[in-house]
Amino acid sequence: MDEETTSQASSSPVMQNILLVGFMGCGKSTIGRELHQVLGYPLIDSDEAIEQQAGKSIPDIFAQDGEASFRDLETQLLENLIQNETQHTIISTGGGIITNPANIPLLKQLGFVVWLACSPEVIFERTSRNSNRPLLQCDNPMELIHTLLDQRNPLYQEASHLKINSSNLEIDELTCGILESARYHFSAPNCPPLPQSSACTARNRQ
Ligand SMILES: Nc1ncnc2c1ncn2[C@@H]1O[C@H](COP(=O)(O)OP(=O)(O)OP(=O)(O)O)[C@@H](O)[C@H]1O
Ligand SMILES: O=C(O)C1=C[C@@H](O)[C@@H](O)[C@H](O)C1
Ligand SMILES: [Mg+2]
Repeated sequence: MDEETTSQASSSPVMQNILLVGFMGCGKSTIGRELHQVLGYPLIDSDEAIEQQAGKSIPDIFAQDGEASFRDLETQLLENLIQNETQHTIISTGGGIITNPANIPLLKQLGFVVWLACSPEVIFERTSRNSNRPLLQCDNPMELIHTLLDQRNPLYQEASHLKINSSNLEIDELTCGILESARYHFSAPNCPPLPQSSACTARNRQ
C-alpha cells in the first residue's frame, strides 16, 4: 500500500479512536462507514453531526452564518469528544478541520489520525458528482483545489500519524490497511487490542 508514517505516536496514553482527515472527496465519510461496519465501532461524521446539531445543511450554515461559524462548530465538536472521553469510535472529519490550528492537537489527542490523500484530478472527479460542498461552488474548482491543497497539505501532515494515497485504492483495501496500522499504533501495553474483523483477516491471508 502507498503509505507513510507522518509522525511518531505520542508517549502519553492515547484515546483509542480512529480519525480520518483529508481533502474533500478523498473518502473520509466512505471509509469511515466501512470501518464502522467492519470493526463494529460507532461512527461520528463531523459534517453530519454538525448538520444535525445546527438543524440545517452545511451549504445553509455557510450561506447564513458564514464559514467562521462552521469552523467554531468543528472545534466545539472535537472539544466535546475529548471532554466526554469518547473511546472506540470512528471519527470522519470535514475536509477543512485542520484549518484551525487549535484543532490539530485535539485531533491527535483523540486517537490514531489517518490522512487520506488524493490527486487533484481524482478530487475534482469525485467532488463534481454533487453540489453539497459550498467551497467548490465557484467558476474554476480545479484551480481552487490546487490552491487549497497547497495551503492544507502541510496541515494534514502535521495533524496525522499516517498518510495514505487513496487515489487508486479500493475501499476494502483502504479499510483493511488502516485497521492493520491502527492495530500497530494501539499496541502499547496499556491499550486493549482492537476487535478482530473476519473480513480483513480473510483478505490479508490472500
Ligand atoms: N477509494 C475510493 N474509490 C472510489 N471512489 C471513492 C473512494 N472513496 C470515496 N469514493 C467516492 O468519492 C466520493 C466522495 O467520497 P466521500 O464523501 O467519502 O469524501 P469525503 O472525504 O468525506 O469528502 P468531504 O470532505 O467533502 O466530506 C463518493 O462518491 C465516494 O463514493
Ligand atoms: O474542505 C472544506 O473546507 C470542507 C469540507 C467538507 O467536508 C465540509 O466540512 C465543508 O464543505 C467544508
Ligand atoms: Mg465527508
